[in-house]
Amino acid sequence: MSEANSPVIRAHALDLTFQTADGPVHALKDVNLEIAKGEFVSFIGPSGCGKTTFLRCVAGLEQPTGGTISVNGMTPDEARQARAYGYVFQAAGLYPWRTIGRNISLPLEIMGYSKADQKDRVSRVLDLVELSGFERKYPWQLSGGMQQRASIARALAFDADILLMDEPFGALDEIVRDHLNEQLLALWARTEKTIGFVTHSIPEAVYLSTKIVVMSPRPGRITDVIDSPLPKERPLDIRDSPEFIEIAHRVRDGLRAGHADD
Ligand SMILES: Nc1ncnc2c1ncn2[C@@H]1O[C@H](COP(=O)(O)OP(=O)(O)OP(=O)(O)O)[C@@H](O)[C@H]1O
Repeated sequence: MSEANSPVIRAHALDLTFQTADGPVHALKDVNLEIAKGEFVSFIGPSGCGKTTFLRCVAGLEQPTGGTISVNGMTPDEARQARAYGYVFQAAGLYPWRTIGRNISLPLEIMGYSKADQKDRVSRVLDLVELSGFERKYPWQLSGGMQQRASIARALAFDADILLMDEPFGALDEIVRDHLNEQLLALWARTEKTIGFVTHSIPEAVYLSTKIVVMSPRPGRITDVIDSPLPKERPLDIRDSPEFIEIAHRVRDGLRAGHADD
């Protein structure tokens, strides 16, 4: 396989058991997954099935207890040091006393980027998330959806190839979420990033993804991987198409099958 086609993220027989006061928790069991460059991969499954844990393994924030995982051909730890990814959390997590611009530049300041470089990067990523002109506003002056876009901008500031997003729109109402989903697809098309996206929403997973990973709990494992046949161009009303509904059914079936052996 050529370098260009080799997977950006490769997990093989990945296992993770947390030792807790109540005994071991088998958070991930025999997870095998390959994610190619430029894919948009959603992870869907009930609470506790290991979606966040998997993303944190990719990010080098959790140590697997078995199996292997590589990111850009490196260990997750090396990839983190090489700033291979940006991470977006469920809550925007912006500092209220800093302007939007200075929230986005904070990681760059910490890493010692020059003032000029910080300024360029902040203005480029604000443009990418359609927040140009809001640089000097404070987080509380922005709506919830705009704050979440600002946190995406912050994750993009290092220009990493991989964007890891843990239920970034979970707390937002449906209309705002639809709009952000459209904007995220446009951003993905423009930047050609590889995206790993955790969600509880079947329509969101189907609308956004080129690949949908269905997971189930106790122990956390993959029950289905669906390669989406939907075109890259996706107007919101694609959700009414037979193809879309068929994939949504398959995801739902996968989720049900995962529950059947509870
Ligand atoms: N640091 C930890 N120590 C002990 N147990 C943990 C830790 N992190 C996660 N777990 C457990 O591992 C399992 C998987 O958790 P994880 O957060 O990955 O699930 P999830 O699918 O992301 O859930 P949710 O949708 O609720 O965010 C759960 O049973 C959780 O309680």
